Amino acid sequence: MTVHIGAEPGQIAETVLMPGDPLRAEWAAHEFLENPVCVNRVRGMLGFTGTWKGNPVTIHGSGMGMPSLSIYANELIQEYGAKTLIRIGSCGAMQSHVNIRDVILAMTASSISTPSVGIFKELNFAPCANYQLLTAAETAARKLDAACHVGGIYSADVFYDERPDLNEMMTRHGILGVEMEAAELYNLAARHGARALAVLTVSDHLLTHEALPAEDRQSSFGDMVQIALEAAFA
Ligand SMILES: O=P(O)(O)O[C@H]1O[C@H](CO)[C@@H](O)[C@H]1O
Ligand SMILES: O=c1cc[nH]c(=O)[nH]1
Repeated sequence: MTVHIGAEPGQIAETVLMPGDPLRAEWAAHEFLENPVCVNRVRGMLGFTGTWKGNPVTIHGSGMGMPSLSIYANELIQEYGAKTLIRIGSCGAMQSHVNIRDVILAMTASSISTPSVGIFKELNFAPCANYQLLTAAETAARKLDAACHVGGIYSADVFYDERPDLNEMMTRHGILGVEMEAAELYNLAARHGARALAVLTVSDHLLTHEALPAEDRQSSFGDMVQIALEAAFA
């Protein structure tokens, strides 16, 4: 047990899928894993371990925002030995050619700041996905015939942004979508020698203002879960 995860040693797999939403973790575990067992309920941040095609997999919520993800990713990597961490998240589209329900594979994650800023100080570290996971995920997406985009995303610190100029700047520089966790996941993976990727589904559109309801964000993003699992074991 750690401060925030109640799993016993050995109950967390080396491969961990991380949605922000703990109820998405529950949905994905029951939809995709064989024999899912709940291994964490501390603070309602649900985690489940089961197998996928015989491979052990944990699906564990990260909560919203980089400070929350940082707590869980640190404990999963440093205390439980997680080696492959794939975020399965929702995001807002920032380009007109990206549509609702499309999948985005985050090659890089720009940010204003991350919880790692105290370590990097004056350095502008470039958080990026693990190349092997990224290419395997793209192959899996093509196999599924999913509408899939590969490129940079923006990991924001706030959902209710009072600075529309920042989003405009990201759009102008070709950033595909905005979410709130990937940059720190990539930082932590780099620091601890783990593999990381963010596979995202577009839940709303910053240019057209279309948006999916909460229930869809919780439990309808099957393609991204399938893509993440295929990539992890490619
Ligand atoms: O759907 P999840 O994975 O939580 O991801 C996105 O949704 C949340 C905001 O609604 C943030 O966590 C953002 O990154
Ligand atoms: O962080 C997020 C997630 C979905 N949509 C957004 O606009 N931002």
